Parts: sequence; structure tokens; C-alpha cells
Amino acid sequence: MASPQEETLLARCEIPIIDLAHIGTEICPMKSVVRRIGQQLFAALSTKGLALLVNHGIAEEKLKTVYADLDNFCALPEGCQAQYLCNPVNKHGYVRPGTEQFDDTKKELRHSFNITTLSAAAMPAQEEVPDFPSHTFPLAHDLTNLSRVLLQALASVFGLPPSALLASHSGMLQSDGRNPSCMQLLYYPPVPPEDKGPCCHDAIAYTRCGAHSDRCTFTLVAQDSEGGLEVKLNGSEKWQAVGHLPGAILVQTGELLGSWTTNKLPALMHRVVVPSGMYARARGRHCVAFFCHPDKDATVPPLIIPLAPTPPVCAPPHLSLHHRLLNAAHHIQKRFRETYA
Ligand SMILES: O=C(O)CCC(=O)C(=O)O
Ligand SMILES: [Fe+2]
Repeated sequence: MASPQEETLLARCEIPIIDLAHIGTEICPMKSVVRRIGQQLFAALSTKGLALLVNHGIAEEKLKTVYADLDNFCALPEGCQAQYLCNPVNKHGYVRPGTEQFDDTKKELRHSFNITTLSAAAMPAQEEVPDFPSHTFPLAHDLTNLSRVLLQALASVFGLPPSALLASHSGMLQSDGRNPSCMQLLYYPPVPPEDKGPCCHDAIAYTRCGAHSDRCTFTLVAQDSEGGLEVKLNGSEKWQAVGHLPGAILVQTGELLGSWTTNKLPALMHRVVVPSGMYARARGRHCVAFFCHPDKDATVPPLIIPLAPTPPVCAPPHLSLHHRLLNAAHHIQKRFRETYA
């Protein structure tokens, strides 16, 4: 389980919770609800960098099925997994532990299966992971639709027509190479027993995911109850455990939203640490992260940033003025080169 309840941001009521009930559909959302969500999202992302979404309509069962499928994939022989290794061009496929490193000082224990194209031919065969595409593709559609709702909500708060940010993110998971959005299935295996834990000086340094901010507009994160996700809230240098609200989906600010808003909505620094408890270390953790990206050729219309009291903000070190001048595609290519071995 997560670290003791009182130690998490959630238990201290420090994470804004946004209720998406009565939103309507992604094609025809209720204008007044979209406006309210936009205001709540802006307040949450400008002051904290993250929010929890509830009543989003994505059934927990769908996530659990996908977590089980990923377990099955990770249990396949290496030779079989090798057929599905991540394609360097479209980034679709399996990434072995240690291949994508955010922290060079530790070994990162993480399997990921990236879904960037909804083509059954690019997925493990039926005899390897039964029904993998029919379990994952509907979830990818749901997360794309949820992202579209949030893009409309953000457009409303930035004084833009509802379709403005949808237009710059029109290629999400369209499988035509126009847009790098990705649904990433993550499995963090149990910590090897030779890693003695934080109290031992000669411990082998493992972690689950090193500190970073995401290179997208925003990220949606669904996780199991194992815990380990930590964040630095906007303006703070302290790592704090997020905690787990069953059924909720986290939204966290990515680097592009940070740069478009001149850091009024700064990218959230986050990491996933190995748990300290012996039993928790012996269990794996599952997560689905949906990285919502703009189209590669997108230009974002000028945003009217609402006046909101925001605490002083620390930009992540890699967000320089030079970075803000790069277009979306350059930015993403540069960050992939930095993190993929
Ligand atoms: O596992 C998580 O909760 C977050 C993973 C993550 O930050 C990432 O893959 O970018
Ligand atoms: Fe991340």
C-alpha cells in the first residue's frame, strides 16, 4: 500500500479534486460544465501542478484488465518480447527496464508498453497476450476523449473558442504519424532482494522512475494502490507522496503547457520511488499514463491567461527561454534524445 495515509498530499487534502459528472459527451459537452472545469483546472494547475479527476466515466475494470495483460506480456520470453520492441520512429512498442532512464545514478526498474498507433498488427499476437488490442484500444479511446474534454475546458479559460486547442491536438492516436500522443502501460516489478533499502549504505541503487517533467501538453495518470508517485508542488523543492484515490485519474501539467503559458501553469516535476516497507517492495506496481501531445505542426493561438493568485514558480531546469522558442516537434525530439538510451 501507499505510504502511511497522513503522509500523502491526498490525505492532507492538498490535491484539488475535479468532478466531471454531467459533462455530457466529448462531442457535445455542457458549456457551463466545461467552463466550471476550465476554471477549476486552471486554479489547480497554476497553484499545484496537478488535480484528481473523478466521475470521468472510465471503469476501473478496464484498467485492471490492461494491468493483467501487461503482466502477461512481461512474463513472455525475452525473444518473444523482442518482436515488439519500441519502434524508434513512432515510439510504439515495448521498452525494457533500463532503456529509458531519467536518473543516471540509479537503475530504473520499469517495463513500459507504448501505444501510439491503434493497429492490431503492431500489438502482441493473440496466442501471446489474448485480446490485448481489444482491451487496450477502447481505453486509449477513452483517454483520448477525456483529454479532448480537458482541452475544451482549458480553451474556455484561456478565452479561446472551444475548438481551438482541439484543432492543435487533432491527430491524437490517429495512427497517421501527425501527433506523438501515447498511452503508456507501465509495470514496475518487485525490487530485487539484493537492494537492501534506504537505510543501508551499500544498497544497490534502484528506483522506479527518476525525477522528470513530461514533454507533452498534460498527462493523465491512472495507477493501482501501491503508491510511490511523488511530486514537487509548484514553487516547492520538497518531494511529497501523492497517495491513491480509488477510481480517480490524475492530470498533471506537461512542459508544453508550461511554455505556452510562460510558466503560469508550470510543468510538474515527479518521480516514482521504491517503497520502504518489505512487503510493498516485494510487490509490483501498475500504471497507465496518457501523454496528450499537440500535432507536430501545431501552432498554438495566443492564450489570454486569467489573473489568478499564484505562488512563485520554479521552472524545471531544462525549460530555458530558448526552449520556449522551439516548436512542438523540435521540443519532443530533443527530449526523446535526452531520455532514451
Ligand atoms: O508511474 C507513474 O505514476 C508515472 C510514470 C511517469 O511519470 C512517466 O512515465 O512519465
Ligand atoms: Fe512522467
